[in-house]
Amino acid sequence: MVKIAITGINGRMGTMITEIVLSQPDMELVAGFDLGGVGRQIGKITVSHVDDMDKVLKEKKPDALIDFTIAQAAVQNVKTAAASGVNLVVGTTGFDAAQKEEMRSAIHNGKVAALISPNYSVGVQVFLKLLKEATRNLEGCDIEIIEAHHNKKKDAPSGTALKAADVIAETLSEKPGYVYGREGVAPRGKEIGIHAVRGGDIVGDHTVLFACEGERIEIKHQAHSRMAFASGAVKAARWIASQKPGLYSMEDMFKE
Ligand SMILES: NC(=O)C1=CN([C@@H]2O[C@H](COP(=O)(O)OP(=O)(O)OC[C@H]3O[C@@H](n4cnc5c(N)ncnc54)[C@H](OP(=O)(O)O)[C@@H]3O)[C@@H](O)[C@H]2O)C=CC1
Ligand SMILES: O=C(O)C1=N[C@H](C(=O)O)C[C@H](O)C1
Repeated sequence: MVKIAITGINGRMGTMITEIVLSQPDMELVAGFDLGGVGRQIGKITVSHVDDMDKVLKEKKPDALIDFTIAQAAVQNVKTAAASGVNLVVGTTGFDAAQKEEMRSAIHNGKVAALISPNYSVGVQVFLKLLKEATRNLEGCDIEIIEAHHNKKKDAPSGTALKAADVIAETLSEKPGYVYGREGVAPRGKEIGIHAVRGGDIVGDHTVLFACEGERIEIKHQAHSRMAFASGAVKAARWIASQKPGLYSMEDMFKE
């Protein structure tokens, strides 16, 4: 049995991940944490307040903790889990460079295995590969990234849009800067433009526009359901539970 704990268990993603975990014959939900809904019964567990995480993790000893919260909370959750020797799957987005470094060092010091990805859908992994291929063949074209999400999303631009920009930047022979939105007198340079749209119940759209002389290409991924992310995160938890200590990416998981 793979024993799973979830932080942000009452959230949009936490709720869906819980459903999937409970339906897996080889998985057991052993703990769930959030700020509210404490004491709520889910399957065999009761939701704990995140402040009790250290104590509950030591008692329940999960094989992996899945975190979908907000950046500031996720950093703290990673530190607590890693210090208790619990492996991690982090789906939260919106980290700055210092927060990423804090998580890396906690994972290293705790000698745990962790997968951190802004997007757990299979389609997005293919989308990122297509971006590499397009970038290699379209050097010199202008590149704009447009993402759209629901009106409850807290961070902008999305973690996936930033990952797409990084993949493109690493592939280009000259590393470009990023421009977030455009306004005023702003002539275009070599930069990658990144634009965020927020509205309604859009699950998650990412479009990369390669605008060239006389033609253009758009590469687009659209999620129709959060199930695409949630099922990937549960698969990642099963995978990370048997990995050696270290920080992993979705590419590592799909290599196998
Ligand atoms: N990697 C991927 O594939 C995907 C990533 N995401 C990312 O996942 C994150 C969560 O998204 P979503 O589920 O839509 O957001 P929600 O706001 O629906 O859920 C987040 C949950 O975490 C709770 N929370 C806040 N702080 C803490 C804390 N310190 N400890 C435990 N729980 C806490 C929130 O409580 P409260 O509401 O009371 O604040 C809420 O219940 C976002 O960063 C989003 O960008 C989303 C989809 C896919
Ligand atoms: O907050 C969301 O909903 C999503 N967030 C992730 C991101 O920021 O990239 C992934 C997905 O697009 C949904």
